[in-house]
Amino acid sequence: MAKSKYEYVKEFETDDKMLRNVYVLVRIDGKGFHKFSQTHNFAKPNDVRGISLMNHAARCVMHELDDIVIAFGESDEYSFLFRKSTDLYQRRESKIVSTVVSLFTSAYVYYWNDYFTELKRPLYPPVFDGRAVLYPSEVEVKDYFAWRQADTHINNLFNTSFWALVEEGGLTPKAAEARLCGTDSKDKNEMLFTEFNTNYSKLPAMYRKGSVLLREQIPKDADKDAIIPTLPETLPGSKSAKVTPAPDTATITLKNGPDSISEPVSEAPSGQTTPVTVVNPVVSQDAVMQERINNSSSSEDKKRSIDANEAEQQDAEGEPVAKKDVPAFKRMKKGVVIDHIDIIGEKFWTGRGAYILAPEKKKKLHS
Ligand SMILES: Nc1nc2c(ncn2[C@@H]2O[C@H](COP(=O)(O)OP(=O)(O)OP(=O)(O)O)[C@@H](O)[C@H]2O)c(=O)[nH]1
Ligand SMILES: [Mg+2]
Repeated sequence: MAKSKYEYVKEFETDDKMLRNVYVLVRIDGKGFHKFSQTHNFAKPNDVRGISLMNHAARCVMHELDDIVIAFGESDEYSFLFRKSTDLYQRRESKIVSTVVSLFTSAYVYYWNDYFTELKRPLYPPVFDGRAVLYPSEVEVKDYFAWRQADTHINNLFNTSFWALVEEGGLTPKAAEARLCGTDSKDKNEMLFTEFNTNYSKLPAMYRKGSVLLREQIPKDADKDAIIPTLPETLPGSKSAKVTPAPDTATITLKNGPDSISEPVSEAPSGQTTPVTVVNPVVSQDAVMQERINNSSSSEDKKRSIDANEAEQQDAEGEPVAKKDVPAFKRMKKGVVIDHIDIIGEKFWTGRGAYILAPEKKKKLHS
């Protein structure tokens, strides 16, 4: 077929295929979310609706792109790691990054009202940017996620302390900043405990550790849409949800709180194992979140009551309420599961995260 005389312009396109046999990491970040969160009255320092919406958008990305093996989110950012041998879009950087950013952003807007129920849609379109980074080995991949989770911890401890000083302590933002200047983690923990009766380690793990999305075994008979909601009417916990957790599931999870799905072993009292949740964790967590939103008058009240509840329950109980057997392996298939666990250190990478960096079968390159 004859070429049109205009077709030569295609030659101007550049090849942006990324190097083979290295890990592709895509990180997205909200543009101007300092302002966006203020405009939309996000609770300070953490808005459970905002975080849950971010998590939901990230799940949609993982649902669409099978080659993502783990995602980690905090504040207005999310990181997605692709398997080393991914051949998605022939590893073309702009195709991969733009697809992730576009899907994440559209999902954020699409599901907005399921979380911010009082506002039909955002007051203006949120923007996310994205970048791809290549990491040559497992060492850098582990350090990357350690870096992001350490950042979560540092920021959250600072923000929790800062807003306690401002909102409860009556300090001006400037005075609060001056008060925290030169303090380390221990000082901030101490201040929160003695002056604001807050045990930082008992605050929800979702705030302290961020959110981790993993591909894990889930019960085979679980409804696919219940695990990865794709339609608003199947969104777990949404006001229009068709999927509701079984009564015993709801009770188990409500007793434990949204972050109890699997607290890290390192934080459990000695000799105590991590609670194993056999029910669909995404369903349970969203249902809990939604119920709490519905039951609270304002987002600040809601946050405080969640925190208080969780601290109370952990104090009173001291050990996980729900312990169930893991269902037989043959009845399982893989799905995306959300958790708020430690990903700094070998324990994660040799345990639940072992599949992420496991060697893959070498594939012949196309000639
Ligand atoms: N109140 C509140 N603010 C949040 C929450 N999550 C994110 N933010 C805001 O979002 C900001 C994210 O940090 P950055 O990405 O550095 O700030 P940014 O304004 O988005 O700046 P750019 O990314 O450079 O465009 C935080 O500093 C907070 O102001 C939340 O749950 N509650
Ligand atoms: Mg940002």
